[in-house]
Amino acid sequence: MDVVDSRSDQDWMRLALTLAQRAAAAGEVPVGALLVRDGVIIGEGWNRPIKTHDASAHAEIQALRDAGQRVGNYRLPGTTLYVTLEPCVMCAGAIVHARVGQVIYGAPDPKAGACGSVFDLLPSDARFNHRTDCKGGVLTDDCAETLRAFFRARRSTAFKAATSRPETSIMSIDNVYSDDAIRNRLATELPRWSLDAGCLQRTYRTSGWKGTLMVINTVGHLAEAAWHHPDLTASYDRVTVSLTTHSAKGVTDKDFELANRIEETVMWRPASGSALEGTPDDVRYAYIQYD
Ligand SMILES: C[C@H](O)[C@H](O)[C@H]1CNC2=NC(N)=NC(=O)C2=N1
Ligand SMILES: [Zn+2]
Repeated sequence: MDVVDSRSDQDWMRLALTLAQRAAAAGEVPVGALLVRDGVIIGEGWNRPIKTHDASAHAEIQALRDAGQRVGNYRLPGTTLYVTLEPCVMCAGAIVHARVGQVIYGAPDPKAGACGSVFDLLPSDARFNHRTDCKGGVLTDDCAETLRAFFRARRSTAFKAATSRPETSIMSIDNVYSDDAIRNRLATELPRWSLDAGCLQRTYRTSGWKGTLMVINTVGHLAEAAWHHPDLTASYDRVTVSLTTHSAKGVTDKDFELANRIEETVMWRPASGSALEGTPDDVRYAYIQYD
């Protein structure tokens, strides 16, 4: 790879990160995107679903819309879309429809990524009427840290809000979330977890006892390292994780933080372009059901 090209990819991704900061400043999940053609920015966008009350207002969609208006055409051939987080299936579809030439993203999205983390829509295959190439791994750490910092700040803001309320005992070192607050956070942070019997709950499906034991041991290690222990219910091909903070008699930041760590770890697979191959797609080796 020509050093100049990769340096320019990093320069463009840095600009996309400044757009992600605009999302964060507005209280939105910080994702930024920009569309470049012949070294010129023709479209910019940042994630704005909350502000616009529009679930489709992802950074990539905003950048495509901006470019379409600027060039007066929805088709955007010969362009490169730089985005700080792996596009989702919705954006992948729009990207192909817009005839974008290439997508370059920063951090993989283990929950919804459509470039190999969860779905394989990009690079687009022959069934699509347009070929969009795709690669990740440009300023990955900066892009991932931007997201982590946002969620950390949001957690501590929720914590300060809770502990500043008079009814919160000064002795309670854990902010106990209401059921509504729990459901709101799960919707954006942990869509495959639920609130059940006062606990954050998630069931991991496996392909049998070996996978079940691997998940149990993985969760066990994280719990011991965190010094916060979930209840585990296991059967042959599934493990249910239940998290609550007994000392606080409810769900606290401890539960959300450990649930995020468990989800990232158990569902982790090498992103496309990784040096690591990942579990072969062969029933003989299957052990975790990625959902
Ligand atoms: C509601 C939440 O803010 C949005 O769904 C987030 C989450 N994931 C995202 N992923 C990507 N790739 N782009 C976005 O703009 C985006 N927005
Ligand atoms: Zn999207």
